[in-house]
Amino acid sequence: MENSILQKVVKGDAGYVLEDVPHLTDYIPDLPTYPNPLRFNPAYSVVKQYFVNVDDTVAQKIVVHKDSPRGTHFRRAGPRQNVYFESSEVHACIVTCGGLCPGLNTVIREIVCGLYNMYGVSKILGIDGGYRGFYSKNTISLTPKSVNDIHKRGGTILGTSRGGHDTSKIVDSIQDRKINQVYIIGGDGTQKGAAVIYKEIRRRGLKVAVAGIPKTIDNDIPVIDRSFGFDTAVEEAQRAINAAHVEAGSIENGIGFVKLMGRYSGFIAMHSTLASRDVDCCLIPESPFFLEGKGGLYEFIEKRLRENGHMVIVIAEGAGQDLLSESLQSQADDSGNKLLKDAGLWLSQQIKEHFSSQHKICVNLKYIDPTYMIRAIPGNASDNVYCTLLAQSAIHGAMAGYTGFTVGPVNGRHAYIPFNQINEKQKQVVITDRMWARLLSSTNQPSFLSPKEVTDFENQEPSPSQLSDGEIFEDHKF
Ligand SMILES: Nc1ncnc2c1ncn2[C@@H]1O[C@H](COP(=O)(O)OP(=O)(O)O)[C@@H](O)[C@H]1O
Ligand SMILES: O=P(O)(O)OC[C@H]1O[C@](O)(COP(=O)(O)O)[C@@H](O)[C@@H]1O
Ligand SMILES: [Mg+2]
Repeated sequence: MENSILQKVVKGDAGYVLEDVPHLTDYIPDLPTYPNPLRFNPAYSVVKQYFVNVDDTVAQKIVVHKDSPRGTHFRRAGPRQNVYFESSEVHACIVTCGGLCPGLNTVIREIVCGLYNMYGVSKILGIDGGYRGFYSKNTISLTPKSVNDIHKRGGTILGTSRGGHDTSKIVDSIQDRKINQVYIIGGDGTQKGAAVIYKEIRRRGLKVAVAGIPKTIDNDIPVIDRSFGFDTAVEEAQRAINAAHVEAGSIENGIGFVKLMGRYSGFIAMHSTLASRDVDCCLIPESPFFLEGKGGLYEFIEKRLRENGHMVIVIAEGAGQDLLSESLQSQADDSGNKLLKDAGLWLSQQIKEHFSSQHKICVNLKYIDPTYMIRAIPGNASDNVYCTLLAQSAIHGAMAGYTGFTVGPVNGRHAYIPFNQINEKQKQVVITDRMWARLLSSTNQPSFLSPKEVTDFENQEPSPSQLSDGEIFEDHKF
């Protein structure tokens, strides 16, 4: 994909770089502007300096040295003095794609209510069942009344799907229905889809703003501080971990074994473990481990059972994939995501078999898989507030004529981020970082590194990209 269409890089003094987002005027010259209707809104007109200065940008790296270059910045989100749409002209649509995530309904609600209450927009359509709904289903009319209570429900009232992304059919549908603001809520796959939709809209020269709202329970989207639903997931995982702890503690040599979501990133498992303090061992995709021999998982389980008589293990779904038999066929879902083998079920079975064949300790393992129960609940209070901000930032951006952007907090400030920044990488737990060290010291589990790997790590200079990399979650803020 041509990056020049997706991003505008502006350089300034002292190494300042603005990774700007496209604007409708980049390809439609002489678009008229209108005063922002918020000026006349009784709730907002009393707030001084409500509008964001057009030149405000948000720094990606906030830990700097005296001589550091100023680094990458993103355009600050928020309402502008002037907008590029008249309220009566706006015809918006909302679509949700990919896996479920707590808070989806809150984002839908707040886009509808935000458009209506802040900008007086009343023509808002819901697309039924993800991307394919654009061309294969009827739309759903959305009003503040119809979405009033939906934030209390899990899932998405619009439905979702994987696969079915047909760019020209989707843009035909947008054009035929005269939609001019498209709000796309979804994860990494969805945002890739949003980027190609934006590109096709631009190729056709349409006055249509495309705004992405990043969604993933796994928290693996780069640049932004965290994704919505993650906080809720960590909170809800505590119930499963507590149950595992109670079960394990009530029987001799009890092992409570909990599987949590996290395909390639173990953030839910890591944060749930740190929050709980009842977990003895946390296994994530980023940290390889082995079973047999000195320093292996079996040795650690035996030690912990001898010390405490019970233990709790948390595993992220993508952990230990390399240990599973190659003979197990790996397939892909409709979106092309590789379907992982169920490491949780497999490992729990291996542990049982290992200890029963050893005749040393008779373990009593209880396997808990709460993954879909966690994903299907509504957002918690903190995620609900966050979802409101995401929705409002997206609305302000679209009304101001920005397009081809994803919205999200960068170091606590909401920003407009070009799709390419979100789509080119995935955020992962950095196991040489302090957060993972905190986890190891809290569980006292082995690092599962071989002596050679330990030496390599000790000799490793801290990589500048890691020290300054804003994507490494919030570790450096503490
Ligand atoms: N590279 C891509 N280009 C266009 N559409 C994509 C791409 N990757 C995924 N999609 C579409 O995005 C939607 C959601 O993707 P998926 O990977 O299932 O979930 P998520 O967005 O949560 O990662 C699906 O409809 C899928 O077809
Ligand atoms: O069974 P499904 O619907 O494919 O979802 C399972 C996947 O969805 C996730 O929860 C999140 O994935 P996405 O954010 O890409 O939708 C993964 O952790 C998990 O592997
Ligand atoms: Mg995904």
